[in-house]
Amino acid sequence: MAIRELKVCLLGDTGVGKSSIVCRFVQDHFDHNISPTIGASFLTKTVPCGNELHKFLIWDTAGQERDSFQTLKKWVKELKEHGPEDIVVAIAGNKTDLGDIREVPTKEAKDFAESIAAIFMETSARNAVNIEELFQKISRQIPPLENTDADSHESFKLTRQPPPSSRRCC
Ligand SMILES: Nc1nc2c(ncn2[C@@H]2O[C@H](COP(=O)(O)OP(=O)(O)OP(=O)(O)O)[C@@H](O)[C@H]2O)c(=O)[nH]1
Repeated sequence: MAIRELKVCLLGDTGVGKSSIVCRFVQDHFDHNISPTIGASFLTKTVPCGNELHKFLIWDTAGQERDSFQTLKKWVKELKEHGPEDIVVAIAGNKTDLGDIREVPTKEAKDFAESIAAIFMETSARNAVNIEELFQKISRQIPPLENTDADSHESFKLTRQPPPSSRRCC
């Protein structure tokens, strides 16, 4: 089974729950007293996806500001301008367990996600709601590997390398 490495970077303001989402996904654990991230942290998790295994290489960054929806828009602009063309963007509206005291209305976030063709999921790291599903959706948006000779496990011919030339430098 082919293994593909998917680089994931969590971006967002401080306290929105980035580390908690990763912790729930990788360790199925939630910590009420989780420490703020300093710099960035790195974790991995491998999950099956169709005929492939997807190894998520997850970079969890430290958030800074505290206006999460405006910051999200700034990040999306940066990613569109400087990110790779085939990037998959997913927006998580976290802390759904807090009900009405959440800051961003679902419709506003959903409309914004649709306008940039991003995945949108409302999650709760605390209650383990939609965390697996979020990463599964990302997995499914990754196009399958082309079935090239290198990917199929067919044999290939080793050819003898010509001897290195005896050219001298200078
Ligand atoms: N109620 C509730 N609290 C959450 C949830 N996710 C995270 N929290 C809490 O929110 C606080 C911040 O969570 P973090 O995961 O550290 O947030 P972060 O975005 O990684 O923050 P930085 O590392 O500062 O960028 C912690 O007290 C968490 O326990 C959630 O789904 N529901």
